[in-house]
Amino acid sequence: MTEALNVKNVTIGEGKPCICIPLTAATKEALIEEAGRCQQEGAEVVEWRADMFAEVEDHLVVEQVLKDLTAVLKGIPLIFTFRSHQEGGEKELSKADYVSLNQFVIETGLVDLVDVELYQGEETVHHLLSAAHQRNTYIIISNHDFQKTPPQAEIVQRLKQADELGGDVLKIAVMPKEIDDVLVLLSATNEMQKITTKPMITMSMGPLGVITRLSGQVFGSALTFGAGEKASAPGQIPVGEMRQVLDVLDKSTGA
Ligand SMILES: O=C1C[C@@](O)(C(=O)O)C[C@@H](O)[C@@H]1O
Repeated sequence: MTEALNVKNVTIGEGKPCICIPLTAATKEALIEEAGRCQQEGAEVVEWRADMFAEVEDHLVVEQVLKDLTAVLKGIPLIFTFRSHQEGGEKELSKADYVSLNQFVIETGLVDLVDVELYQGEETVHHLLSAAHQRNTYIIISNHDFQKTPPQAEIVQRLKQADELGGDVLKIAVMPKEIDDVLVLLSATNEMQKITTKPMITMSMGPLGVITRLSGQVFGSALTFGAGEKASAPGQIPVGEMRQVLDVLDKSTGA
């Protein structure tokens, strides 16, 4: 049984998966416009993919953007994500800069959840978890494999590790080469949902994996990323289409 997280007026981990739109713009002006459209598109959660932002290394600019975003988002929960190059992101920071950026963002108190990569290492994860929990901010511990789908036991192991480290939300995204890989991801999610009480976010990327972005209510994924302006990963579909399928599944399965 999942213990749902209440973030502002949104519940993550109960019933229908929440729809999250990633903000992918490179400039402040374009980001604010993009965030304004998320309101109209009906995003329940918004993720700022800060590795796609040109001035991400300037903390004061980041703080100003966060202030503007929270004003435009009017209460929609915000996830801050710096996705590093080795996990499919657009930029790379040294470990020290990764920690200092995320810590700075946590300390602004302007974000609701921060994505921390499992493979940044235990010390980094513990450090950011403790900073976040002092400020009522949740941590998503994430892992990405853009090349392949690891075996089911390995996926479960990584999610368990994220759970044991104390993550509030456990996330994994993997790439399928064939349909069997999609089943591996779904099966791992289903196995893990019997073990953990934490909300999970899992997906198989690319066209083959689209089903996993729609079926979270059945297999145990609490949030799904829909394309807003631009997809932030392969396989994301437009939010309007996503919502229709999630509604049908919710009505017919009542899961
Ligand atoms: O980790 C994820 C999941 C994701 O990679 C996806 O496949 O939808 C998209 C990213 O923006 C997000 O940070």
